[in-house]
Amino acid sequence: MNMHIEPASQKLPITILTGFLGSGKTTLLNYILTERHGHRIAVIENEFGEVDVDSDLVLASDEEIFQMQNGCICCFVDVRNDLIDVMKKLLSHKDKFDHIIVETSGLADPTPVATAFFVDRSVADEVELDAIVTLVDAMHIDQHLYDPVLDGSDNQAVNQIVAADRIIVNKIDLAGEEALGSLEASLRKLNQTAPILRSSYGVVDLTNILGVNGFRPSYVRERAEILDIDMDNDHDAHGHHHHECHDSACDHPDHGHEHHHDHGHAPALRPHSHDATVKSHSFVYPHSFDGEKLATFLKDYLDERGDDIFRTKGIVSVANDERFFVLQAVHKLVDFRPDHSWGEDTRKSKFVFIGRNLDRDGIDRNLRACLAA
Ligand SMILES: Nc1nc2c(ncn2[C@@H]2O[C@H](COP(=O)(O)OP(=O)(O)OP(=O)(O)O)[C@@H](O)[C@H]2O)c(=O)[nH]1
Repeated sequence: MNMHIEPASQKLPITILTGFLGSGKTTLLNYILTERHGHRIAVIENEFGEVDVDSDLVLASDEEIFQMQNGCICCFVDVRNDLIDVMKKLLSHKDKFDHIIVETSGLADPTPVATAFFVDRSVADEVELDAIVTLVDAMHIDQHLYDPVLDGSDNQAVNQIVAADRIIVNKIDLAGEEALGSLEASLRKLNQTAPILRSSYGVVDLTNILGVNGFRPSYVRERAEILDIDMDNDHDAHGHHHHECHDSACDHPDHGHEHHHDHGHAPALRPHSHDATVKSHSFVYPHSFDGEKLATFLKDYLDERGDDIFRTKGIVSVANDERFFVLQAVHKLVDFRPDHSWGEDTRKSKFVFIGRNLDRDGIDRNLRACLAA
C-alpha cells in the first residue's frame, strides 16, 4: 500500500499588518476574524499609547489575541524580545492555529519587526513570513507621505509602503476615482512590485492577503543593511547566539559584551526612533460624560486642531445610557457612537490623543468640562 507521507512540519505563516495611524488595521483585523476563510488565526497586537483602547475594539472571537504594550515593537529591543517570547508561547501550542497576524502600531517601521523573526533560530525554524500587508488611508495618507515636518528624516508612512508585499488602499468610499488613481501612481513610485488592492472598511478578498507567500526576504536583507541590523548572528548549539549590541537604547548590563539570553537577543539596531514630535497622551476618568457636550467638544476641537492631531480613540461612559460609547477619530473625521451594554463591567472613560503639539492640560480641562453634572 502506498503511504502518503506528510512533510515533517510545515512552517507557520506570519502576516505583518501595518499602516499609518487610523488607516484601518483593526477594522481589517475584525473583518478577517469574522470571515470564514478556513484559517485559524492567532493575533499579536502592538499599540502606541499608554492606555489600551484597541483590545476593547477588537471583536471577541475564538482566536487568541496577545497584547504587547510596553513600547513600540520596532524601536525597542525589549519589545522585540517580548515578541519572540510571545511567539515561542504560541509555538508551544501551535496545533491550535495555522496562521499568525502581527498588527504593528501605526507608527512602526515593519522592517525591524520582520527581521526579528529571522534572528532567533528556534523561532526562525518554525515560522515563515507570508507577507507584509500595508493599509493606506485613501483620505489622509498624503499629509503623512509628504509631511513637511519630517523633511528628509525617517518617515514611517513611507517605510510602511516601501516594505509592503501587498498594499491595500482603504477608505475608498472617502476618495474619488481621480484621487485614487493619482494615489496609486504615487504608491507605485515607492513600491514597484506589491499588488495594490482597494477596500472599504477592510473588505478585501482575503485570498489576496493571507497565505500568499508574497514575502521578499531579499528586500528585508537590503533594508537590514541600511538600518544596520545584524541578521547573521552565529547561533551556538543551544540555540543561543552572540553578538555585539549596537543599540544605543539597549540598557542591558552586558552592553558592549556578548549577550547570553535564553531567548536570544533581537536584531541589533542603530539608534532608531520615530518622529519625536508625535506624542501620545492618555486620559482616564472614573466618571460618566454628558454625551452631547463631549460630542460637540470633540468635533470643534478636532476641527480646529485635527491637522496636528492624527488619531483619537476612546471608550466612554455616557450618563443615563446603558451602553458604552466608542470614539474613533482620524484627524478631523470624528465617529462617536454607542456600542454594546456595559453589563457587569466597571464603567470608566478612557481617551488616547496622538499627535503633535498636544496641550495635555488643555485637553484634560476641556474633557472635564464635559463630565455629567
Ligand atoms: N469611511 C471609512 N472609514 C473607515 C474605513 N476603514 C476604517 N474606517 C474607520 O477609520 C477609523 C480607524 O480605523 P481603525 O481600524 O481603528 O484604524 P487602525 O489602523 O487600527 O488605527 P490605529 O490602531 O490607531 O493605528 C475607524 O473609525 C474606522 O471605523 C473605510 O474604509 N471607510
